Amino acid sequence: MSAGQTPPRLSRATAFPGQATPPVRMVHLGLGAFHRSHQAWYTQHAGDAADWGIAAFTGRRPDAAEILTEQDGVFTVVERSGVGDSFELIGSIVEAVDGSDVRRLAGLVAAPSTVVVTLTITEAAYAAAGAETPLARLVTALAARKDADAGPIAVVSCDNLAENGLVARKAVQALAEATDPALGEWINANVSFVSTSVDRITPRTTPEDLVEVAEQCGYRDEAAVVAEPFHNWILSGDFPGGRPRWEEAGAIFVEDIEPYENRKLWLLNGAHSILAYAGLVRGHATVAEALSDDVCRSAVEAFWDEASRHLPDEGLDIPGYRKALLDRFGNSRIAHHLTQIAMDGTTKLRMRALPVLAAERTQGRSGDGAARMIAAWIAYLSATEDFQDPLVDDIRTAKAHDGEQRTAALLALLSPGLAGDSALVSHIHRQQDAIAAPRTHA
Ligand SMILES: NC(=O)c1ccc[n+]([C@@H]2O[C@H](COP(=O)([O-])OP(=O)(O)OC[C@H]3O[C@@H](n4cnc5c(N)ncnc54)[C@H](O)[C@@H]3O)[C@@H](O)[C@H]2O)c1
Ligand SMILES: O=P(O)(O)OC[C@@H](O)[C@@H](O)[C@H](O)[C@H](O)CO
Repeated sequence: MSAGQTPPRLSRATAFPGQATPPVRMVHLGLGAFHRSHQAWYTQHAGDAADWGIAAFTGRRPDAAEILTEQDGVFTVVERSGVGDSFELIGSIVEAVDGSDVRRLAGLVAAPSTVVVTLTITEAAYAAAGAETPLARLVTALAARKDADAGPIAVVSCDNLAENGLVARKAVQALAEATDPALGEWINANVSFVSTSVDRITPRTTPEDLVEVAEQCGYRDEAAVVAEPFHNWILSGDFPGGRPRWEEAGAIFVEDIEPYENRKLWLLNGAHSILAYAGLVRGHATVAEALSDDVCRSAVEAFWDEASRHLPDEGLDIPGYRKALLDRFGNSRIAHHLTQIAMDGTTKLRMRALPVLAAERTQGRSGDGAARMIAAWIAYLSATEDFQDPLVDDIRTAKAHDGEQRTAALLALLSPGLAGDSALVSHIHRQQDAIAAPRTHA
């Protein structure tokens, strides 16, 4: 290709010449960056990848489906380490569909050959109401499967939620029972809800990333994703209709997922929330930048010390995990923007800060580290009008107060009980000043 020439668009024929397209046996809801870097990557690396194609549906807009369809579902994972990038073509997504096409979703879920549904719909979407939500669409599709007598199926939540399989089950059951009690019974008997802990830092792709792929790979890929080299997938639950041999790609199947879930949600995602809120208040833009600020870093370490007390010692290697996290967060070649992590704080902090705060207080300690995460969130909300949250209206109402009253009103959105503890409210209120304090240099 000579300089100035536009490279050709990526296609399945050029990416995987002579290879058969895997048949659809999985459906995914929430065709975002993470699905591509994680479940699609694991499926391609499974021992029996040739047997497992994914039909992936977008959430709110058709764009990602349209872009992927133009390149036959094929895309590049850019694995970005601290020293360089490597590029891998992924072909496991064989159909990309606009999420509003519920007819196609129902048709695929009603096919006996489809036996797994995976979800990356964001934490907030599990509580969202309305016919346009991904879970309402899934219930419509499961009704079609029941009518077709297509047999049992597994639903696998891959969102950062504690007990995500259970949360998905409750939400789906409630929606089904509200429309048709018989469907609720069928789901109870035929749908297995699998819990997972998922991990691979995958920031939003930038236009510069797409230019780099074109330059380095010689093709145009509008759906490329950038991810760190690290990846982890821990699963617990049944797959009554079968599944890809993901264990051959490194996935781990366990009986009790809770310790792994808590380790990841508290240590990784909890630290991310601290870095996001404290970092933005202190003028940083990315995780790596925030981590290099002592105020943010010491807030993370204090929270980790508390959280680690409530994780089992055996088998989790907490010191090693913490050290690895510092390396992963410090990878400044991954521009993980704090604004992305800061979204939907009420949903996230209930899972990242509150369990550790409660566990510390039960044992007679202050829970200062967890309280600092909440203080950082309040400092962030106080400093901006530009935030996204499912409780946006309640947050705006709470923000109309001043001083400790504002702190109490915002805390009440996370936990009304805690907001009634005036000593805790004062403590969280005072912590906000320390978070905003100017950086001191040695
Ligand atoms: N990006 C990561 O590093 C990462 C890592 C582990 C887990 N996750 C999980 O995956 C989820 C998605 O992350 P992503 O990076 O792919 O995000 P993304 O923004 O690229 O994609 C999210 C997908 O969900 C849809 N969606 C978002 N909010 C929705 C709503 N309220 N209702 C319906 N659909 C909605 C979007 O349209 C999109 O299809 C996260 O919320 C998290 O739970 C992400
Ligand atoms: O994806 P969210 O919005 O739940 O949380 C933001 C980040 O903490 C998260 O995406 C992590 O990068 C990810 O969980 C790492 O595996």
